[in-house]
Amino acid sequence: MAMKPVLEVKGLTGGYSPRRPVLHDLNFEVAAGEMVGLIGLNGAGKSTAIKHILGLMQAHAGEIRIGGHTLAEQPEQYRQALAYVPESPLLFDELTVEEHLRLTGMAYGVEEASYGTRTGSLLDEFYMTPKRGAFASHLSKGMRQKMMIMNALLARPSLYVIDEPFLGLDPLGIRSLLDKLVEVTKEGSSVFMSSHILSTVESYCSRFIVLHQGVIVAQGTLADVCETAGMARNAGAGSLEEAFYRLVAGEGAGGGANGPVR
Ligand SMILES: Nc1ncnc2c1ncn2[C@@H]1O[C@H](COP(=O)(O)OP(=O)(O)OP(=O)(O)O)[C@@H](O)[C@H]1O
Repeated sequence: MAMKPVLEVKGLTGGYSPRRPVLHDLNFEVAAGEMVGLIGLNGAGKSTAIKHILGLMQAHAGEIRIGGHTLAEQPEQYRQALAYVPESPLLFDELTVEEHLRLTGMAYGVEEASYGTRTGSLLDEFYMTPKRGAFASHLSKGMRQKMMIMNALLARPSLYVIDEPFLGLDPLGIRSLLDKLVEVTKEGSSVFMSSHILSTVESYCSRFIVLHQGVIVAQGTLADVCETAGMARNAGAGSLEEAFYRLVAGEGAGGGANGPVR
C-alpha cells in the first residue's frame, strides 16, 4: 500500500521507569484500512505499548506518529484521530447509555444528523436499544464493554486501538463487534487490536505483531510470521497459534519487566 501509514512506531523504547524499560526498540506501522493484531503472553508489554500509543506514557526513546504527527506536535489532531477501547470499561456511573454517546459525539465533533443515525444503528447492532436510558452502573459487565465499543464506533476515528475486546462479550456481541470492525476498515479506518484469542485474530487481521518480553520477535502476514517461526512457507502453512507457540515457548511464560538481557 503506497498510502502513508496511520500509525508509525519507530524505535520505541519505553516503560514505567527509565532504568527498566519494558519495551525495547519497537518498529511497526499500521496502514489505512488495515487490521493489525498485537499478540503476546501475559506481561509481554501489549498494554504498555498501547499506553505509549495513547500518549499516556512518555517514550524513553523513539517516536510515535498518528496521521503523520506526534502527540507533542499536534495534540488535538493526534487525539481526535484515535479512539481507544480499554480492556476494562471506564464509564460514568451516573450517566446513562445515551448520555455517554452524547458526550463522545461532542468530544469528537460528530454532527447532529450523523449522530442520530449512528447511535440508532449502534444501539440496534449491539442489542442495547432497550438499555438506552439505563445508568452505566446498572449495566451488566458485557453491556459496559459494549458501551465502550459503541463510543469508539460513534467517533469514527481513523485509528481504533482496542485492548482485548472480546472478554465479557457474548457471542452475538463478539459477532457485532467483528462485523463493525470489518465495516470500518472497508471505509478506510485502521484497527490495532491486542488479543489472546488467536483464532479470531488470525481470521480477521491481515498482519500480526508478536511481542515477547518487550521485543517484537516476528511481524507481518501469517506467512511471514510462520516463516520467522521456522515453519514451512508452502501450501497449507501453519496456524497463527502454532507459529506463536514456536516463537514464545521454551523460554517460559511470564515475560517480565526485565526483557531480554542486552
Ligand atoms: N503500572 C506499572 N508499573 C510498573 N510495571 C508495570 C506496570 N504495569 C505493567 N507493568 C509491567 O510491565 C510489563 C508488561 O506489562 P503489560 O501490562 O504491558 O503486559 P501485557 O502484554 O498487556 O499483558 P496481559 O496479556 O497480561 O494483559 C510486565 O512485566 C508488568 O509487570
